Amino acid sequence: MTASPSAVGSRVADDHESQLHAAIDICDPAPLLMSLVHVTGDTGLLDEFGSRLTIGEPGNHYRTGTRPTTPPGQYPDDVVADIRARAHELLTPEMDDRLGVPEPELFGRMANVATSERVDEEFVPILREQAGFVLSERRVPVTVTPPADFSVIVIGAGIVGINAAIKLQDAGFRYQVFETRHEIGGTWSRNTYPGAAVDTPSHYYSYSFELNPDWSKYYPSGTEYQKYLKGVVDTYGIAENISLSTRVLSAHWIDDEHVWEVTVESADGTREVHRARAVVTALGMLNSPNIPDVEGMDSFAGTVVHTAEWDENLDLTGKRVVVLGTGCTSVQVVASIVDRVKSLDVVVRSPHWIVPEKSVVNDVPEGEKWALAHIPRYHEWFRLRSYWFASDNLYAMPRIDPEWARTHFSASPANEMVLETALNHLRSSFADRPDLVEKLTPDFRPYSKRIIKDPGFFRALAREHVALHRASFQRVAPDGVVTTEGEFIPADVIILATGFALEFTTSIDIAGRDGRTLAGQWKNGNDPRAYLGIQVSGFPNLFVTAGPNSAPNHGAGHNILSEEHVHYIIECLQYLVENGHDALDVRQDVLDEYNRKVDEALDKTVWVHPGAEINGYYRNSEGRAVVPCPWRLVDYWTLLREPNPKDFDFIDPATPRDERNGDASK
Ligand SMILES: Cc1cc2nc3c(=O)[nH]c(=O)nc-3n(C[C@H](O)[C@H](O)[C@H](O)COP(=O)(O)OP(=O)(O)OC[C@H]3O[C@@H](n4cnc5c(N)ncnc54)[C@H](O)[C@@H]3O)c2cc1C
Repeated sequence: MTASPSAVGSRVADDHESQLHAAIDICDPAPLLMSLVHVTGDTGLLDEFGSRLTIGEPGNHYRTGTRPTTPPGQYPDDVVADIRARAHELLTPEMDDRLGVPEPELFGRMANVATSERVDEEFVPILREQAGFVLSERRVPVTVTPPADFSVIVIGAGIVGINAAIKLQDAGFRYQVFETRHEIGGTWSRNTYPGAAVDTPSHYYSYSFELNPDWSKYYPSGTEYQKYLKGVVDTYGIAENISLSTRVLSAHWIDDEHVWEVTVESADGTREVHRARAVVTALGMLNSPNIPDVEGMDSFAGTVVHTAEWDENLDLTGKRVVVLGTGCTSVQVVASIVDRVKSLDVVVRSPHWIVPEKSVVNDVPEGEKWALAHIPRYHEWFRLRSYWFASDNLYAMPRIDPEWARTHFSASPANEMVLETALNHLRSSFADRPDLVEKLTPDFRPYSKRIIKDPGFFRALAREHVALHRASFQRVAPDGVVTTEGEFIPADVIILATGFALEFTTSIDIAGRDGRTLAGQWKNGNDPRAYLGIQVSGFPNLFVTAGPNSAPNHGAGHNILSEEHVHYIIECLQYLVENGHDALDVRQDVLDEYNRKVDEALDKTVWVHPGAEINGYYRNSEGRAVVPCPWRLVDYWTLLREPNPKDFDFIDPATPRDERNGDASK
């Protein structure tokens, strides 16, 4: 028997009602309180509940090194109970957002209560955007539609390239994306090793303009992340502007025509030359797997695989596996494969600091997902908190307090807190294994290398069939590995979790004005320098995303870089079309002065001090930190709101634009 439509309707309503109340019982009380304000429009709730909270100084405990008794932003139990009771009373399945996007002043007040910390006015614009309340605000006046001959080529279809495509499309620019792989996703298409997962919470590490309430975990798998990116490409209908399996070989600036000539090669070897007014490189910096040159590797009778080139048919069940490497990837692989292998030997030259983080492996409860999807503005406030507690509050972490550092191993009180947390995790995980504690204790300050959140690595190392070797590979034999400590480890499979060789765009032959090459300018990528991490003198209309000194290494994630870089590029391009210029070229003195300030600011961080590996993730062969951005996130974001015309030389058309016929795109 089938139910009548009205019976089905009332069952759906009942389900909705019960899901709402189940969600209220478990969801995060702070965003829930904000949703109550949105749904009722009653800002008096802020005073009522705010007066029962202690609104702290942001990041104060990190600066002073005083460990908080409760996690930052956690409400007292009685306040939580009252918020839930009020939500049960006030929220209904038909709830709506009466308040809309709060004006800056109200937004600031709400943010204070939502975080239980003082959120200064300067943070309000970035929070409104990054939490997903508003789209990034166009600053350069938009009165001119980009002309047809002003086209843009984007190289790479990872997080940044996809973002660039969406925003170029929105702004009305003609564009084409070239991606060398057979699919979009970049990092998340390439890294499919067991355990590959995001290590920035994804309710934040995702586009602010495309929130996803369905993440299955707070730190989802790479596969789930890749699915999200594919969904975004579909939602924005940009797939037809992305040429897959097409590698960009070169980009040359044609000085008398003010265009870039870009040579691409398809998988079948066919080459084409395209022309565009501007080029955006969206290559990330982690494309070249770092394969160590070890004697005898070719003689190995088993399988050698790098994590970035994983073979999905490789079955590790019952195998003797050796993992080389110690970073985030190694930790994820080891935790993921430990149950299925016969033996697991982890060879670690220099262990990282590893901190516990329960939610790394936790599923997002159904009630939380429901709240994210259905309770008005819950998601935005949830995201705001996710960003807030992992962004500029952590600015002190890698910074050296000279007085403190004179008498301590750590760099500052904040740095000491990470050290203590990591040491406690290490010692409590191996209370009866002093050998492991010793081998796993790093000899550099926290933050000199990336801090790792433990997905079960320490638990895996304590298993009987697992051994840790503080060593490296001396040579590989047909049936195993000899370590630098002279130990022989029999093996069927060698997993190289050895990361990537840092690469700043120099894999492509890029030539600017007067034939100067980017590789030459940047000493083959070893010493890259760019204005705002994006523009290089002599390379007009070339925008290098995720360029030198732009990575948010003290907090947040690559997504903020993606959005602020793309925003800035669109503003630059719009400035050109508004003012009838063909191109802009950053002045050398401006670039030099910017980099002087970058180096000065970085000199006060652990990234350029002994301990941060030379030629590693942070430092080049001369010891200069080339990856991290030295500024607070809010300052860098603010710098990237719009171009300052004084910073550039402009290149004007020989013939006024309206007299030109032409399509410069091909
Ligand atoms: C295992 C792993 C985990 C990570 N986890 C996090 C995390 O949790 N949080 C975080 O913030 N960051 C993380 N990162 C860093 C990550 O790389 C960035 O977050 C982000 O995905 C980079 O995006 P992108 O678009 O800049 O570059 P990518 O994703 O690297 O995309 C670049 C694209 O350019 C393409 N390409 C390269 N050369 C050419 C060419 N010549 N022609 C055409 N196409 C080309 C590549 O094929 C690739 O698809 C992680 C990195 C790795 C390796």
